[in-house]
Amino acid sequence: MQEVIIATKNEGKAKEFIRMFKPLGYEVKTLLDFPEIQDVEETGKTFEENAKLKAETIANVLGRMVIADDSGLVINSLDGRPGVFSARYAGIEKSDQANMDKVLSELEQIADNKRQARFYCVLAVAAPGKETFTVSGTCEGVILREKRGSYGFGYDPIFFVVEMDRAMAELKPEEKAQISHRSQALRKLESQLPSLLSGENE
Ligand SMILES: O=c1[nH]c(=O)c2ncn([C@@H]3O[C@H](COP(=O)(O)OP(=O)(O)OP(=O)(O)O)[C@@H](O)[C@H]3O)c2[nH]1
Ligand SMILES: [Mg+2]
Repeated sequence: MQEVIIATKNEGKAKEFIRMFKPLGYEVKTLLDFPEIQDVEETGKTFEENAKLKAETIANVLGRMVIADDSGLVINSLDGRPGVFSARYAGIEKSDQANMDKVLSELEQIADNKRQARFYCVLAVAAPGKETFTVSGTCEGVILREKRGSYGFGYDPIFFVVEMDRAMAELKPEEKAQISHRSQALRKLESQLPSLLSGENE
């Protein structure tokens, strides 16, 4: 099987990419398979900037094409927060539980009809000597008042997916893979994968 490198250290994302790429005929490797590679500092102001930064840095380290994912939760009544700070919203230790608790408490006084939010995902494709490009995907939802479900990662238990009428963490992995921001973005890349990977080893 041809190999695709996803420049992420996030286990939840890694599992989703492995699942999404398998039916396309690709085997996914992530930075969890390259523990010696250091974290890339996410200094960008936008998802696009951070996705490019991660993809370009790792493409140069490995000398081959990589895809990076920068994603997060955007909440209308919080002026777009947590946004690019989603992973570390409640602190650098990146605790999903602490992040969700912070959002729930910030939205405590916010009425049910003002709790709209969306997940946003940018995938950046970078290769040494080539122009980096990005695709993006979104998933619309509403922030719940308590956690529901146990699938997924991050903010999934407090994100109600309008389209599915369930919390994201109540969706089985194969259901999330149908509708997620990450799968919407990947769909825009799918047809280009063979030509992007031609010339790559293995
Ligand atoms: O409930 C969720 N379902 C999702 O599907 C999802 N996708 C992203 N997120 C949140 O946004 C952060 C990304 O930040 P991020 O792109 O910087 O990734 P990260 O730092 O976790 O790993 P890396 O890919 O940078 O190595 C994550 O940690 C999560 O908090 C999600 N939450
Ligand atoms: Mg990150």
